[in-house]
Amino acid sequence: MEVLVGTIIHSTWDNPMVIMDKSALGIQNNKIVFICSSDELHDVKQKYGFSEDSISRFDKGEFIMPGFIDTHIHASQYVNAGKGLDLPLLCWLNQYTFPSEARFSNIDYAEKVYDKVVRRVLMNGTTTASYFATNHRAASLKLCQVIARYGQRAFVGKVCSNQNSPSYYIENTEEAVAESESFIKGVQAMKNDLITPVVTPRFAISCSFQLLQALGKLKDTYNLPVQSHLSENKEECKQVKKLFPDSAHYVDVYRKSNLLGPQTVMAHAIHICDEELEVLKRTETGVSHCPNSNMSICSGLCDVRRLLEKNIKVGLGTDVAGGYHPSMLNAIRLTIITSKLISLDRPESYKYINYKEAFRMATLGGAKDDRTGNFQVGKDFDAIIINPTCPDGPVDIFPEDTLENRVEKFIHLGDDRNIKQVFVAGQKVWPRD
Ligand SMILES: O=c1[nH]c(=O)c2nc[nH]c2[nH]1
Ligand SMILES: [Zn+2]
Repeated sequence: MEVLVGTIIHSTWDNPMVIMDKSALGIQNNKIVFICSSDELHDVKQKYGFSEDSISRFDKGEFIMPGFIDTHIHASQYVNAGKGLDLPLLCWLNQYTFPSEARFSNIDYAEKVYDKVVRRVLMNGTTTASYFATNHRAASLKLCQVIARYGQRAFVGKVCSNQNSPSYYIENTEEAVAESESFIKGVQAMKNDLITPVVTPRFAISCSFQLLQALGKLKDTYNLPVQSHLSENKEECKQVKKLFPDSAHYVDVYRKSNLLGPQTVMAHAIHICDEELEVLKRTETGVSHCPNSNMSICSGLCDVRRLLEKNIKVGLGTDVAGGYHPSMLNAIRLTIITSKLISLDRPESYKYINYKEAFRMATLGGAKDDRTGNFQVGKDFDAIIINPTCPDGPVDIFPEDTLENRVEKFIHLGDDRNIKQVFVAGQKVWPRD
């Protein structure tokens, strides 16, 4: 048993931010076995039979919170993070993204890039990431090996595309399906409980209906999650309408392909009608909100409040490299700003997303299973320890700041310097020993 004593912060579905001062959290076999007030420590000590040696107390002012869950990030595009944001989606893909992803046919190159991105997001407190790799099976498996080396929890997809792609970066249908299946088997052979393969059609434009349907079958055969893009950009939506005239709308293309469901996460979902929203809700399909990307490549502002009011599950994504920032703190901040921008037109009636709600979206909201997202008893211990006042750090705390203010300041001003330790499934994964 390992017991942590100090300030504990997490979300529940009833309360977006629960702040528990002077509390204790017990971890055994990588799982949370109790969470209580430190006044009850004497009783739990007797109940579970642990000694004072098992207890670690955080330094004053520090707090512990669940690790971030990045529900949409292109590991392969990390090379481009922070550059090439001067074009809209379809031109951006052709000009910057496809040429860059094509380089992952070289496995040594892939390993170098993947090492950098996994390291970077881990030091920024991302304990779970849902990664897009590239079309290449071998490099996608290399990404899984790198993730395993760092001990991160991850969902990883070999990307599929068999149409409307450049000749140097395209697969045929059979190849896309066979390579996906082989990738899935390769990940499963790793027997790493923290890494799950994900069926990953790039988006409707770059996949034929035949390929989408084959991937829908693969999802059922292996009972796997699905990730893709949905209604990000108006020109993209127009093209989808042209390419799939028999579908009622964009969501219907994925529905007809058996790609929707409780294990599916669609990124963006900016330009969707009420009928599409209804289908997402009925199928329990989740949405990854990627505000940095939505603004950086001028795709639009996603009205997250509308999705939440429909009871659609919403997590946050950095969407590197359409989004330029690999930190989920940035995704939280831009979620709040996007929502405040939307509220400017109707300040009386629109309830913008506040920092506590955005915090929940970045943690519990993105949890695909019942193993992560908060500190509920029985879940895996995925957590970060925060020191808001680390030396030469980005946050200044004043005597009048309450505990809640300290958390609020970390959310708005903090960065990786404030993230003292990162744990995944009970193991310390950052800093590395
Ligand atoms: O933000 C995005 N990034 C991508 O790589 C991509 N591919 C299709 N649609 C996409 N959107
Ligand atoms: Zn994306």
